[in-house]
Amino acid sequence: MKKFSLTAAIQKRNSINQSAFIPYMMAGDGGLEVLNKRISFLEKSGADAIEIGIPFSDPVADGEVIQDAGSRALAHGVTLRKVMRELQKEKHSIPLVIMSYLNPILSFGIPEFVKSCEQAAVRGLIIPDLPYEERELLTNALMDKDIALVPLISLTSSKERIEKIAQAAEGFIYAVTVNGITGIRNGFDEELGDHLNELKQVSKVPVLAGFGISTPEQVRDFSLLADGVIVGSAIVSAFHEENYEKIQSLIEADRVIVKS
Ligand SMILES: O=P(O)(O)OC[C@@H](O)[C@@H](O)c1c[nH]c2ccccc12
Repeated sequence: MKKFSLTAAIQKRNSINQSAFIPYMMAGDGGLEVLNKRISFLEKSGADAIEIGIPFSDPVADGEVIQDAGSRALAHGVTLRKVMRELQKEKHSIPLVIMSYLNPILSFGIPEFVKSCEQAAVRGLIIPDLPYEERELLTNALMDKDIALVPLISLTSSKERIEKIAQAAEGFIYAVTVNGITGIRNGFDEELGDHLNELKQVSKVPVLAGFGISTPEQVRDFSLLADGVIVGSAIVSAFHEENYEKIQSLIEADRVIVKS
């Protein structure tokens, strides 16, 4: 099985009995000129990898906070091509993961996009509207590359489907913790702990929890249940409000020692 830098970065954090933290940010929110600065800030604050969202006109999985950030980025004229060019300007030492809907990637051109990922330290891709059955659209171009195609597993996936997706998973499994779209939630399903445990049992790669995790308490709770947490809307709002302390407190909440 291929070994990805993205998996290694998460396992490095897990090897000291801590959960990994992957913040999500919308590229171009606040203007493209702050993109690399924000990445460096997250890196310095202890993020293990960074998920970078590409703004898109029809973001079906995104809740209000991320949709609004996407609209602001689009108003700045941000495109996938411009984001890739900006990322290439600076060397970042932690893996970057591009979260994009399929359409911008297709219009970029798959081989060209993969090449620009390699040049920009992009070590993973999350494409929410690329179903498992259509993965081959990308897997050929990604062969021999250190770019993991990270699958999402929803709460409603059947056991068979979970096993199939887990077998082919690269980088990590993105375990979606709620039904519906991204954004702040007050509560979670009581069976979530069991669900995450089952995923960990069938998966050869780390299992990270994301969707609706927005407070330090929720981060701490999920750091005990999963190999890592992904926080989107809360980070996007904090950047928008320039509340950098809030971002640091979310990452700090993840740094409890968990028994492996
Ligand atoms: O915002 P939340 O609820 O913290 O969830 C993370 C999420 O924002 C980020 O991973 C993401 C943004 N857009 C997506 C689309 C699909 C899957 C995941 C995402």
